[in-house]
Amino acid sequence: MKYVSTRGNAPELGFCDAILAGLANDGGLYVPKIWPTLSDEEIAALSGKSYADIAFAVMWPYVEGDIPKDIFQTMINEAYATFRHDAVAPLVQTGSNEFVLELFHGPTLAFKDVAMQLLARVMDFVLDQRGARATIIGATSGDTGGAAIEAFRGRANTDIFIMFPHGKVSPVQQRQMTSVLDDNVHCIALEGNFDDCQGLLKDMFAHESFRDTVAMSGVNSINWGRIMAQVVYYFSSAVSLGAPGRAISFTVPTGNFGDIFAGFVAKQMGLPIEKLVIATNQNDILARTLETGSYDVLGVTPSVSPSMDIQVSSNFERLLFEVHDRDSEAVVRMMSGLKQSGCFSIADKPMERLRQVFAAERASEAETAATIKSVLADSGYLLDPHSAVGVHVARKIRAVEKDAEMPEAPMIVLSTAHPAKFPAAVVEASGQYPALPVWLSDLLERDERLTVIDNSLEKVEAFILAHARAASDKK
Ligand SMILES: Cc1ncc(COP(=O)(O)O)c(C=O)c1O
Ligand SMILES: N[C@@H](CCOP(=O)(O)O)C(=O)O
Repeated sequence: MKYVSTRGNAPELGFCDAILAGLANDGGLYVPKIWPTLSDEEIAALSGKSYADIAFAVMWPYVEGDIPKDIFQTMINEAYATFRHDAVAPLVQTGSNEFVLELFHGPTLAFKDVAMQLLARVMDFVLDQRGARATIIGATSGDTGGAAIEAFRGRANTDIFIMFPHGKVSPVQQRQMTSVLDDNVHCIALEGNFDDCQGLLKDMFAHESFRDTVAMSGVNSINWGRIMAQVVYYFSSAVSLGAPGRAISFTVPTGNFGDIFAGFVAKQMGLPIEKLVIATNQNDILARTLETGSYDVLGVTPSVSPSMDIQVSSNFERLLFEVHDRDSEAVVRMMSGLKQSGCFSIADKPMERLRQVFAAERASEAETAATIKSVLADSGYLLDPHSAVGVHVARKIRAVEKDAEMPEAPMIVLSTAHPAKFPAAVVEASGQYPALPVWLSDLLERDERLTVIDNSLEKVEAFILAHARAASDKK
């Protein structure tokens, strides 16, 4: 498989190079040159298979030719052996035709582990083969950072630097990053918000001499490897509810648009998905865009679902590329508008395509809390605030569909984090304290290491240059 940039001005790469690059050097995001498809028979044959086997069947077309088959299968087996549930991503019923897909059974209790555990193994393999070292730089609103650090800690070929917004992640999220004291791990508490962290990350990718000196790579969902691994659970869950024989809808708590874009990929690959519902918190740029056709960045308001406190959703660019028939010039125009004036408009035709597949709604802070409370009361099930945003939105959308007498597909809500990651919000909403699992119970007492840095490209780059082994190799 070859990979092309959404901005059309970067070299086509094979799988391993696209993974190591992270972001394309024209500022675009890599996508496969074509979407591989699975026939109905192939999808039906996934039923009853283990998560690891489904993962192999779904991902192999993207990897074939770049990594030997047996090695890729081993990486998958090892990655999902780190999960503490046999099903890896089990489904739990929370209402009539409503299911929650638990994606938080990995080492850091967030859905990010699903992709990160595999990506770290893929990167290690590629770097080993090339006798090379890389510096991974990431931006996090809380969960990506912890999952990336856990997956890359102690690895000989990589140093990892994670920027998180100082004071704006939950205490559990912060300790999951800052209590990892391996020499190759560096946590930067940035004086800014998540969009500032992600903005600096993109600026570093665009700064050629810095990028080359540190052999920069990225593991945010700008990296195709993240999306690819997240496609798998759309298949595993849909098949267990009767796909391809019946269509399934998904609601996805959305921030950077990576998780829901993986659903779009699953649909492109042939999975019968009725609707993909974007669920946002009060930072509702994506819901507004679906309503108005105008992507308009406003300030970020902190919420009880902090990992979704995002305005610039990096993976939306991948979707724009698709709904504009892969017209990279149109993408470049929209992204320049975004950079210059914080907004761009989407023309009627691509907007219509987008609305055929996606719906969107938001949950206020009060609605999120009320959902945590009512789901606990009705089903005895404790949601984290991000997943509660998803359940609230799913119910809102289904009520509208019911009023319009539309046929009802089973609805799967992606549950993206364990409630114990956000105890303050959960206990306030429900009165029930979500305890951390025993193996993490001392987390908040563990020693921390972090460096607070101003929101300054110069200062962050200087810190990374001083600590990255790839940079000192070149001196
Ligand atoms: C718990 C949680 N839910 C939802 C999201 C949103 O996912 P995405 O950024 O892929 O849209 C995130 C962060 O990305 C998260 O950490
Ligand atoms: N919510 C995310 C933000 C970064 O998203 P990513 O999927 O692009 O890595 C987080 O938890 O950091």
